[in-house]
Amino acid sequence: MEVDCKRIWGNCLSVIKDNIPQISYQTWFEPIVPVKIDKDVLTIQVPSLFFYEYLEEQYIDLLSKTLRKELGVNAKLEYNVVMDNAHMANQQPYTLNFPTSNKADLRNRPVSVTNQEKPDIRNPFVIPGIKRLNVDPQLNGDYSFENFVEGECNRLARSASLAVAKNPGKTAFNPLFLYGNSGLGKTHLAQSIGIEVKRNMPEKTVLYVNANKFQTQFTDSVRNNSQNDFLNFYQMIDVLIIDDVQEFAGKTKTQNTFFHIFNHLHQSGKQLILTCDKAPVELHGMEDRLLSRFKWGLSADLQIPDFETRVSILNKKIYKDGLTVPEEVVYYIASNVVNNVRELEGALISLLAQATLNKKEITFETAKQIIDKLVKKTSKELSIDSISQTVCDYFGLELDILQSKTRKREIVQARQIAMFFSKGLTNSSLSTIGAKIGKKDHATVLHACKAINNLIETDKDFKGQIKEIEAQLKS
Ligand SMILES: Nc1ncnc2c1ncn2[C@@H]1O[C@H](COP(=O)(O)OP(=O)(O)OP(=O)(O)O)[C@@H](O)[C@H]1O
Repeated sequence: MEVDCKRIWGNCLSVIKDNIPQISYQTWFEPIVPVKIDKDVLTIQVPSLFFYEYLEEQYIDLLSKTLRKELGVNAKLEYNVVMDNAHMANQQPYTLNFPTSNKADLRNRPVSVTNQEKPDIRNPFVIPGIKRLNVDPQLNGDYSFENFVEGECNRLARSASLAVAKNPGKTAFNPLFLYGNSGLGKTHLAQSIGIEVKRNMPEKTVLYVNANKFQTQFTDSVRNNSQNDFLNFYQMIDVLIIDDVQEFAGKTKTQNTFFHIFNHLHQSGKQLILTCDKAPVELHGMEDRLLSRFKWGLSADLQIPDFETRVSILNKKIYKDGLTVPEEVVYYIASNVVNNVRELEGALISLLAQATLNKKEITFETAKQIIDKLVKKTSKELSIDSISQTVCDYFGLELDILQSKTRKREIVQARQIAMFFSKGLTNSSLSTIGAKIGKKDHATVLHACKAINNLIETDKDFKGQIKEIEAQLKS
């Protein structure tokens, strides 16, 4: 029987080898072990669930044809998936029912997962010398929930993050997609989840990784022919945090790999947390199947904090660092550095640094000088408000009219133009722009941008007006 299955699989392989590139053959077929043959059913053993998914997606037609040639029209294929012991420590071997692919010729291909000894997986985060895989979660202890100040700007994102941290993989927020402009606390919040999970459930494998690092590891694994290690590693994470997923844009192979990791983790009830500088709907260069998965759970945005929240953030930092800063100085910073929490913290740090260097007390006057210099650099940046004002001035409209519910054509168009320029000339997200211009949602802003682009292409006079407004904005 064993000889039979080896012979039959050997025959299949010789056909497969002639039909695919050598590197694909080595990667995807050489690691397969034929296990048994039972009438029309051939069982093969594959090293991971990803492997199985990949074969199903890429090679099912070829597998189907070759197997039918050997076993006749009723040929069926069964997969045994080998998992490592560390991962399976608390689980029973089980059989999974995967949805069969549309292209499937070989119906009802059961997949069984077998618990077998397997060497430790090589990856950059494993602490060496420990038998059970011990993954360094790459968390920064400062980014805890305790150090994160709650405000109107982050309420939904924070409470969803707390819910996820209490019950990773068990809430509807999977994936949890945190998005917003730079420096508004996405990384901090995502890391808070990891820290909380590790604190309450130390046995869980948590990993924070930046999308760029993921991409580099993936490329390295392709170069070193260790893709399986890479995949096995990521597929055993319980809580996976990927920061800045917009970095995957345009990187098809990385997206493809991440897609399989995502599917595997999601199907296994593991938690995914993604951060991004845009809402899923605004992400370009990303495969639709991945984008649709990003929307499966909850997308929550982080907005610019209001004055009170900015003051609380500064006070928290001052208290944590054991400093004393006069209240009026705190208020001055909070009133002048408004768009970015990182810049807010940066302003405080440079104030303290200058005071220490000059051996001077922090007074309102010294603070004002330093902050004014810092703010000057950014004051020329356009804001949604200044854009709205310029557009209204151009058309001779009152600024308030943009907020009204009127459907008058010229007002609707002025609103759309303000949205169009805000999208192009500021870093604000679509939802922030919508909220500020007429209390609209991100879809309305997206529609506005499309409408204006269409008009620019089709209407010469309109294009001229847009050019004039643009010149005024940039002057
Ligand atoms: N609500 C908050 N409470 C306390 N600190 C905050 C808050 N929001 C942001 N911060 C701090 O601001 C800094 C920038 O935050 P973070 O790095 O999380 O931003 P980000 O949105 O991930 O930015 P980027 O997209 O540029 O990576 C960090 O030091 C973080 O601790």
